Amino acid sequence: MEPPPKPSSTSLFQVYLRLRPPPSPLVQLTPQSLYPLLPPPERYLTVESPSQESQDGMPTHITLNPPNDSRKRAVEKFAFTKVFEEQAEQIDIFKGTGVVPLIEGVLGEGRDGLLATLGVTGSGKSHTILGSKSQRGLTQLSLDLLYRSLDRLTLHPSSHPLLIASLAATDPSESQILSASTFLESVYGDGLQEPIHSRAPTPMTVGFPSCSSSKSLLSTVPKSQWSIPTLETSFYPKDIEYSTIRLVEVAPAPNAEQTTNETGILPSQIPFWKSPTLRMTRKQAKLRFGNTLQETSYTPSVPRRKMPQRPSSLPRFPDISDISIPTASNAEYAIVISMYEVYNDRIFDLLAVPSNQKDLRRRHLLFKPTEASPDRKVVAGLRKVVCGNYEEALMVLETGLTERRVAGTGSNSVSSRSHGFFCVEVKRRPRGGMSNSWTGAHLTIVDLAGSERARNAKTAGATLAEAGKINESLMYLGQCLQMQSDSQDETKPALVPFRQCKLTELLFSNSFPSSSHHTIHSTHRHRNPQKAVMIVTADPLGDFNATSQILRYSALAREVTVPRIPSVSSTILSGTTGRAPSSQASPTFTHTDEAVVEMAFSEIARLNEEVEILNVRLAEEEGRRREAEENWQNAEDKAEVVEMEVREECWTEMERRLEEERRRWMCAWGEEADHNDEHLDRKLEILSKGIQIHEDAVDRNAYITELETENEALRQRFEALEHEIQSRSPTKSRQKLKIPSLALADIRVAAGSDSGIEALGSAVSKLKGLGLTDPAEARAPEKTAGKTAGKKVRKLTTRKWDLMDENDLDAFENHY
Ligand SMILES: Nc1ncnc2c1ncn2[C@@H]1O[C@H](COP(=O)(O)OP(=O)(O)OP(=O)(O)O)[C@@H](O)[C@H]1O
Repeated sequence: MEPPPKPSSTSLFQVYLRLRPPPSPLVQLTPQSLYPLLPPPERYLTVESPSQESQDGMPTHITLNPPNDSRKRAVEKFAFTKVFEEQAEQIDIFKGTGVVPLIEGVLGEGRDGLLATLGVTGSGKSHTILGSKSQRGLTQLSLDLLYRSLDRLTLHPSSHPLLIASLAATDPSESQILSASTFLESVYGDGLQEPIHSRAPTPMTVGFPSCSSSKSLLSTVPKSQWSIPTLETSFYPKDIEYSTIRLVEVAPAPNAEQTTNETGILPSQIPFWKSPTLRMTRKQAKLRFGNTLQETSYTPSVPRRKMPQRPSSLPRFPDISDISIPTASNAEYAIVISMYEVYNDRIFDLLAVPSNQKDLRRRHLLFKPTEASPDRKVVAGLRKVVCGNYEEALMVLETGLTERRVAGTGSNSVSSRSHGFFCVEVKRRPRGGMSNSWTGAHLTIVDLAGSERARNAKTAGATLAEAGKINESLMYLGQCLQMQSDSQDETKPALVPFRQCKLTELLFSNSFPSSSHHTIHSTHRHRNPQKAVMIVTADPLGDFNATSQILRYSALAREVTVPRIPSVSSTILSGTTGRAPSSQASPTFTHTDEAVVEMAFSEIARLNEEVEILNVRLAEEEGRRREAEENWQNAEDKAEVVEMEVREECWTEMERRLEEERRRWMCAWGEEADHNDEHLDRKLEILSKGIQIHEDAVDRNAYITELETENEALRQRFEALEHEIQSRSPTKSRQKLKIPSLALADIRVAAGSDSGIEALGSAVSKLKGLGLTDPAEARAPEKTAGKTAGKKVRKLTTRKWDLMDENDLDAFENHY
């Protein structure tokens, strides 16, 4: 196979391959360490011996041998600018890849540089770019080299008060520029600083006091609550007093550090910024550390968001003090740092740390040309931090990294779920000048999220959706890289479909400024096309399919050897080219055939990936459907039971009410009947009384009249008798006269009273008993009694009984 093509002016990337060493069984659990009887993993990747032409005697080619399964797949050979084998250290990568020339371009030519890592999840991208606890990554090394090279030419905002304003005046990206001290103060500080309102806040979190202004913190935090193990000052320059504080629980669980997680990685192996233990809510912090967090004595030191605990020490290795880049001494520089992530195809600011609870919502930013930058798209509205020295830049980097999204998957316990962008703008102006004539270039370092197969990563729900977006954006990136590598003709501009997603737009739009921009803004300064280095990471013992897919579209050149038994690719090839594949030989195809096969492979791989994701989604959906059906069934059963219960309850209630009503009605009916009876009785009584009265009234009057008449007759008779007696013996007649007067009085009283008739009867009897005959004698006592009746006495005509004989009169008297 031919050596890899030399990078041309139209090349997007120099592509390096770094192979990841196998995980140490002491550090990471593998299936083999768990199950020793399992066969050792097959190494499907072979590094070819370096060719004569290779630079530095480094290998440039690898061969991918498909595993011995039922499928017959092609053996593929890939070419890269260089291949770094497992034993390569961080410093080898830094020195051996084109990172140093990239920084030279940024400092010298004002050419933008792009450094990115690409690979399957867990293959070591973040390790390469950001390092680990003991080793610095390419980002830290690049920053170190930048600051070392610029040395005293770097302007610090504290010694140049107008620096921020001057940079802000010329910044084209509508960003908010602040000094590192202000930024760090706002994040870790005492809150006395004016709150910084960002246009793109990230979720608010709560954490521990771990601030750069550690002096105040040291004096205020109760030692019983926090321990401050190390003040790592030796690492930092003397003039800047940095102290890092590690806040730990007073009594940590023994060996807590050494407890392996789900994927078998020891926490000590996880870089501090990825450590999940760093994340703690305010509530949890309060529970763990008590109310002292709120004490007024050190309230200002409590940060307003969840912050990572600062590492007790930052790695110092590898040392690059032997490398330096010459810089123009007649210029002065300002280094401006910004960080953002592309998550689900949207851009989010990683330095927009929210200052209060209201800012929990993340707002995404736009990648667009602005008024001040019509020829160049920029991420508008970012927060940018001016860092006067390396330590400040590191602090800002760490702060931004804690905001980045990571999640545990089946493939990597701390897997990046977004594409992270770390931008260093090196601004230059003539030395001593107070003008705003800043020029410069950008160095962008990108830690791409890893492609992953849903089956291996065992992702689900939101993480699976993230994986879908990650894979999609990486597929577009792959297409761009493939188009670029296919078009090696320098005369023809490559048609790179970089506008398909945010990631490729961010990576390539400034490599291919649009023609409209050229014509409309031709007066603008011509920019050198950016220079880019891509480090592809691969695990030779990892997932074959995912790795081969990444290698296919990232390699600078590829050679495919078709196996004897016709494979899918050969079938496609035969269909496309009209040539039947030879079953006897393993031909090496022409460039056109190869391209067709590559495209076919790539498409098949993409479709396979899609099918896999869809299968997982389908399985999830089916699970959800089953669950929903079960829930539905349960709900129906429950509804039935409830319905029965309600029915029974209603029935009982109805019966109770009916009975109650019946009783009430019966009661009312009884009462009504009683009332009616009573009413009837009273009516009858009244009626009977009325009849009696009526009869009485008739009878009594008649009777009284009759009695009066009789009385009159008797009186007359009595007078007659009296008269007769007087004529015989006056003394005796007087005696006799008194008794009839009493009898008459009785008659009158009786006639006036209610008991009337009987009394009258008895009075008449009395009179009869007296044997009165003279009516003249009866009149005298009436007068003596003073009764008005006497006055009304009329002279009655003689009645029949006056003419009666003795017997008839007796009969009359008996009758009454
Ligand atoms: N060259 C290496 N040397 C030692 N350890 C390594 C190396 N590369 C990777 N690792 C280890 O492998 C694990 C996974 O690496 P890392 O997190 O960098 O993968 P990644 O490609 O960034 O994954 P993702 O895309 O999921 O974020 C880490 O524990 C890391 O320390």
